[in-house]
Amino acid sequence: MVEEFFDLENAEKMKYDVDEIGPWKLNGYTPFGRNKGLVGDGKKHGVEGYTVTAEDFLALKHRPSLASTTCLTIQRYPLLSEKSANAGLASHTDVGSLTILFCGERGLQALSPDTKEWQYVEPKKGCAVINVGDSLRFLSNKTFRSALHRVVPYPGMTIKNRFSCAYFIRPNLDTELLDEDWNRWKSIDWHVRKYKSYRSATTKA
Ligand SMILES: O=C(O)CCC(=O)C(=O)O
Ligand SMILES: [Fe+2]
Repeated sequence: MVEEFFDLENAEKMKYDVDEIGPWKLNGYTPFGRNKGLVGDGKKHGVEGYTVTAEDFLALKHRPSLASTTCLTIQRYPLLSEKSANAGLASHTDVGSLTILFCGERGLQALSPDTKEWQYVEPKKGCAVINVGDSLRFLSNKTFRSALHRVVPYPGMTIKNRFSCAYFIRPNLDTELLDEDWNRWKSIDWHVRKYKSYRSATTKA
């Protein structure tokens, strides 16, 4: 979709001119050379862009001033080893919209949508893993998919005290979500239902 837009004729793109359609230059198309002042030597910028405001569809469902289940969690895996039973975290998709996941140790795997095989996501120094969750899958009508992921031992390695830190960005509580079977959910009800199923093995109904 992005390439299709930028491949359009100039005249077509200029219908969305950022200086014409939105206030404060926060909405629309910025053509090559529009911000000449930044270069200063008469050269044109070799870049064009399209901007959407923080008031767009998704932002309106994630207002920091409204209640949500957005939270930060730190988790400890005392021992990840091929020899230990129950090590790690079972496969799941995250409930919310985006998860920003920090972890310096190995063990995270994602199911590849292409090969349908589990692949290790190697940690990179100074980098976070960004996971798409169910809510963004629903809100984007599956343009974004939520990856199945899990934590398992790494072959030939014993990892003691694997810490991870996850910031779960989730929609406001009353955001309406439409699942793939066309059921309507309030975001909070989807959250409660999912956690009930996570906990069902350990809690009384
Ligand atoms: O510990 C990790 O690397 C993953 C944690 C996770 O997927 C989760 O808490 O939802
Ligand atoms: Fe997760």
